[in-house]
Amino acid sequence: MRPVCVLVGAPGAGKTIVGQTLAATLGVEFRDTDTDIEQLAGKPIPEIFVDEGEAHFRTLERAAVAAALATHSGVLALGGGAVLAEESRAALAGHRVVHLSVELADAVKRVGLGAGRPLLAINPRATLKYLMDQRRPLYAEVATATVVTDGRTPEEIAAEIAQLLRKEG
Ligand SMILES: Nc1ncnc2c1ncn2[C@@H]1O[C@H](COP(=O)(O)OP(=O)(O)O)[C@@H](O)[C@H]1O
Ligand SMILES: O=C(O)C1=C[C@@H](OP(=O)(O)O)[C@@H](O)[C@H](O)C1
Ligand SMILES: [Mg+2]
Repeated sequence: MRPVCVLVGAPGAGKTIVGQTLAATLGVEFRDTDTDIEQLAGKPIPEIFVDEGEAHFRTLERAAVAAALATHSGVLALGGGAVLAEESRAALAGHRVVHLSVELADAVKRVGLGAGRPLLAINPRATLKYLMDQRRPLYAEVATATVVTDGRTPEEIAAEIAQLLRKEG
């Protein structure tokens, strides 16, 4: 069993909302590793960061990515930092991975003051720029396709991915 499509990209790229729209279009289940982590931990992500720290969150995330890749057959969205783990990048090999690309201006508008995203709680614009510069090569490394999201609606983006999946068969 493997996901029909895995979405990666920066916070604010739209992985969660586009993933939900795409899954509805395709008539398949949607899964988000951030939700899996919250269910397992029994608390929201910001609380995991406060109580146990980012390193613990990343440990839960590596396990969540491995489990979802092995058991989910629908659309799968990862958290923006999942690709930081070499182990998770290796696990993505052989999967259909779509990088939702976003430039800083749109990403900043979409995440606002970073509510629910502990890494962006302070100085979201500068932090996002840093994260995006650091991660761009990692998204490119794991992606089998890139879809631009700037200035486009989630419906338009999901439709492009659906078309891509149909073409690839
Ligand atoms: N293409 C888009 N156009 C307008 N708003 C968007 C778009 N993609 C995402 N958003 C909004 O931006 C916020 C972050 O989107 P989300 O799907 O949570 O991103 P990610 O999971 O990649 O961090 C949400 O409020 C979402 O509705
Ligand atoms: O970029 C990151 O390191 C993170 C992104 C978040 O997911 P989204 O990319 O869906 O916002 C979430 O996993 C956590 O707050 C850490
Ligand atoms: Mg998300």
